[in-house]
Amino acid sequence: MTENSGLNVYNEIGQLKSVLLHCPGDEVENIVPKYLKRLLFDEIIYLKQAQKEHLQFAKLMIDEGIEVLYLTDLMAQIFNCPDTRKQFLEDFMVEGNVATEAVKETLRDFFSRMSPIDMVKKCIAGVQKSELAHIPKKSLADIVKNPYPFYLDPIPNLYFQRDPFASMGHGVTLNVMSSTTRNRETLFAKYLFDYHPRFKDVPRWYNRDKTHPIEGGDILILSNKVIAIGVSDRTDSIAVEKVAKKLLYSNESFEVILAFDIPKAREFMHLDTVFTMVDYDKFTIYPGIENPLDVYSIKKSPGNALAISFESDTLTSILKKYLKLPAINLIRCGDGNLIAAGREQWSDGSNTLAIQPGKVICYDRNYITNEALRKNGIEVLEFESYELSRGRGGPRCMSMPLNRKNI
Ligand SMILES: NC(=[NH2+])NCCC[C@H](N)C(=O)O
Repeated sequence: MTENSGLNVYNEIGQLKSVLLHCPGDEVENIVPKYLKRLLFDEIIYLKQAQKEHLQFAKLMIDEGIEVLYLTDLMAQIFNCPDTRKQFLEDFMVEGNVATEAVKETLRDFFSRMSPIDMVKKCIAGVQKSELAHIPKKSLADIVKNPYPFYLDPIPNLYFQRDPFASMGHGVTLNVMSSTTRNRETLFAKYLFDYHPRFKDVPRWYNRDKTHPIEGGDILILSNKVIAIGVSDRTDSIAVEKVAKKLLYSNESFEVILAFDIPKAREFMHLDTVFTMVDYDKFTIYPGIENPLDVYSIKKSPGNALAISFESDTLTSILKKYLKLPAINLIRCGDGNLIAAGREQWSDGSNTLAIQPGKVICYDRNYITNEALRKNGIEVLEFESYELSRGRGGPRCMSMPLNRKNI
């Protein structure tokens, strides 16, 4: 175990010490136009270039002394235990809707010939029907013609590591995803937190067996007292309240949850696609969500209850009040130009990853927003963004902080 064992995330901007990533692999080669929308993609991405960009992203962090971990490596370590590996595959097939015992039996045999790392990668990539030789025809479902090309669907959104779980303080939410295509991502997270020795005894603030969705892109740890959670296209208000109750009544330092009610639309799918923190008092924001933006505060109230109030003030005043700051600087995506804002937000111009206060990683394509950040005293590190951006997520969505310096 390293000094970075467990989780420690009490802010958005404190020096990033350890981060979890997934480099896109063969799963994105299993995206075809027919299933594009269901797989939550708008275009097909060129894997080789996407991987090149992802390496650049990881290298920027490694060069800053950040420990970069890969989900596939951690999962392979878990799979070194044959029982866990076996149990994972059973759960994975059930949740992947593998239809018949004959297919299951063939898949068990198929995976049994793989090393742990190859098995992890193959589970993520998906299994085309053409890859399995002969399936014994035992039940009707094995016999009737079915043109669907996969026995196991690909999981192409896994490179957005921000969403299936969320580090909050010393604990984690194991999320319920709002779309079926992303639900098996959280099975990886469950196994990680149930079985990896590095994450032993990490408390849970939400579990994947719940009914209401919440995704990590909606969760922003503004300080060790204040958390913002988007009520969004992906996150339900019921889930926000449940997480709030669990956290506020835990031993953690958090005192208030601010629920941001943002438009329920694909382009603003999570709070972090329209609003991220870049310094103690500076945020990027997509101007399209500012007016009106309803914010509700959730706090403890006597009798084990919650006090929920509408914050009838501007976002600046709300942030000033709760973060106890004399002033707040909202830096507009597209530098305030509506067309530039719309264009760059679509490629995650507001989705910055802070690696220390005032230092962020951004896609190079959002050059107007990046310049606006620099004009406001933020140091911006950039990397290429032709392909990764087509999945509709940026540097923040692609990373899950495991450990940040407290500030
Ligand atoms: N935290 C985020 N903004 N994640 C972006 C996820 C993008 C992904 N294609 C999806 O639709 O789910």
